[in-house]
Amino acid sequence: MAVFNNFTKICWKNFQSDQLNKQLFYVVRSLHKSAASEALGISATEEETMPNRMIKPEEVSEKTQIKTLNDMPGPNTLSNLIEFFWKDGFGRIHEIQMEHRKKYGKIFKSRFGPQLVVSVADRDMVAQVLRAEGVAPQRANMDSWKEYRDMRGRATGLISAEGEDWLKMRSVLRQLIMRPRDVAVFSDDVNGVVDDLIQRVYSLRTQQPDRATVLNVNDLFFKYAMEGVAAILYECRLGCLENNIPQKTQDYIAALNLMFSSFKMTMYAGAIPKWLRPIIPKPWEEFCLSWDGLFKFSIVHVNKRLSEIKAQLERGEEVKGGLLTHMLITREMSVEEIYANVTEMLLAGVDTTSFTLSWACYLLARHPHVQHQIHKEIKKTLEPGAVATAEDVSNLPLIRGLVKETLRLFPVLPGNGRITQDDLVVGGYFIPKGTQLALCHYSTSLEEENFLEPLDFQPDRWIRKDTTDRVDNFGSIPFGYGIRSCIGRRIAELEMHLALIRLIQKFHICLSPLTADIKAKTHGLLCPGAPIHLQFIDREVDALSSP
Ligand code: HEM
Repeated sequence: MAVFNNFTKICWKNFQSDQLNKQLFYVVRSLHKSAASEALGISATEEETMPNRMIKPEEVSEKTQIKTLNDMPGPNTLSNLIEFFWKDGFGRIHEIQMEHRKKYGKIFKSRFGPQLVVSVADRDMVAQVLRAEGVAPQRANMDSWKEYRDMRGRATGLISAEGEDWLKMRSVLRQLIMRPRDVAVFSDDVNGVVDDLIQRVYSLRTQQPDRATVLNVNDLFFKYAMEGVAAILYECRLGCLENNIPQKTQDYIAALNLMFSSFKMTMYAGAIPKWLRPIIPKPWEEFCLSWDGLFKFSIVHVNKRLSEIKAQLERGEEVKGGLLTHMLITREMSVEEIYANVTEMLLAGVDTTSFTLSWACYLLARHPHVQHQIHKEIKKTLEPGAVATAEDVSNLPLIRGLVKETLRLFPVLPGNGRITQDDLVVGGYFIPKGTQLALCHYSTSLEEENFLEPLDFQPDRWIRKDTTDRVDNFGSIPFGYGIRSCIGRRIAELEMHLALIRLIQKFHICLSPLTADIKAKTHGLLCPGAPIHLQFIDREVDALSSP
């Protein structure tokens, strides 16, 4: 199990001490800029050269024509209702984004009943909005999440918290998992899960007549991602990749599936007014049921580790451990906050990673020449049969390019939200404080002006030719940007890089005749619209049999 160097020996007194970290509200403001650069993996110099400083309304001269929201184009409520409820727009949010961008331009408004959303579908405007964020940006209205937590007496985690609560937790977690070198300590844990993934591929292949096909690879990657992220968050293995999955894990998977399969329900759970719940009870009931299942699972695992630590300390033993141990011992967050954070991180970390892995393998299968290039790079860099670690990934730019390019073509979060905390002028429009913004990442990722031949799969477009070369950043920011960006980015990347390296080392990944052209659909996240079936053919065997 990975060990954090600075807390290998901790006394019981320290363990019982109260929250240490109450002054971070101020500190984080100064960390804000570097956190933003860090999240994008860019240097300070690059960040400074990025375009578009935020313009405040008072800075705009009287001569400048500032338009109001009334002047902004966009579909009306009726056409939105038809699009979403009649034509199942919830499954095509990414396509609607592109259509609206074409029809209404780079910034447009949509009305959903009383709610107004301003969509920003331009790289520079997205940069402008995100670079001007304050210390605690707000992503979206999380009232339904908060209501559930209040009802059950639970805390909020990073996704659902706002303001000072969020800032305090973010500051704690940021120091533990935001930098690549922080998560490098998890290499061995993740590699243990990759071993099981490979064994599972062997086992699944034998169940098919061609002895090569794995049906619905997303099911496999879902289990891999869950096992991987839980190994880091709970410091234990769940057995997701075993033939017989333990009952508790199965229950958790069911709760997670309920959360996503009832995505529309959960949208409605937030949208349906409380007074309508007695008449339409199902969305809210399912919403609560899935959260109950998710929390229950986390509480069991956190409590198990807590008891182990207590027992070790009472026996006077040294306590060693990873992320959870650190959180439980330092108590920078309360135990309730720890429950909430591991629950929300697991929720955020499974489908995102598994869809990206499924798309990456699908794209590799469709582009054998790219797969060949990446395999060549791996062979050149690693000894035959070597197991790659986090350190090796820095010498494998094409593997990093593969993940970036996959997320450009299929950003799991095709759009992201912000509620403006100041009055802004964006694209010539005055946008009052408190407006809901939708940042259209899917559309900017596929814009010709941001990426040449945008529909082509070219992992090498992400390789810098020299130190002065800069690959565009804000056109594709699949993990978000800035202080509220994805906290699990480095964990996700580690899991994806190590799995993909090993899969490419071991197998030729090929399309199965059962797989047609797979289109994306939106189901909360951007996911494959149909199951992806792939063949995993041994490279060694293949090499022996080839002339
Ligand atoms: C391919 C994998 C992933 C992608 C593409 C992804 C993407 C994102 C995006 C776009 C956001 C919103 C950022 C913003 O609003 O600016 C986000 C937030 C978040 N992600 Fe991820 N994510 C991934 C994996 C993970 C993993 C593995 C974890 C946990 C281990 C995780 C935990 C979170 C959390 C807790 C937040 C909320 C952060 C906050 O509000 O402070 N994500 N993610």
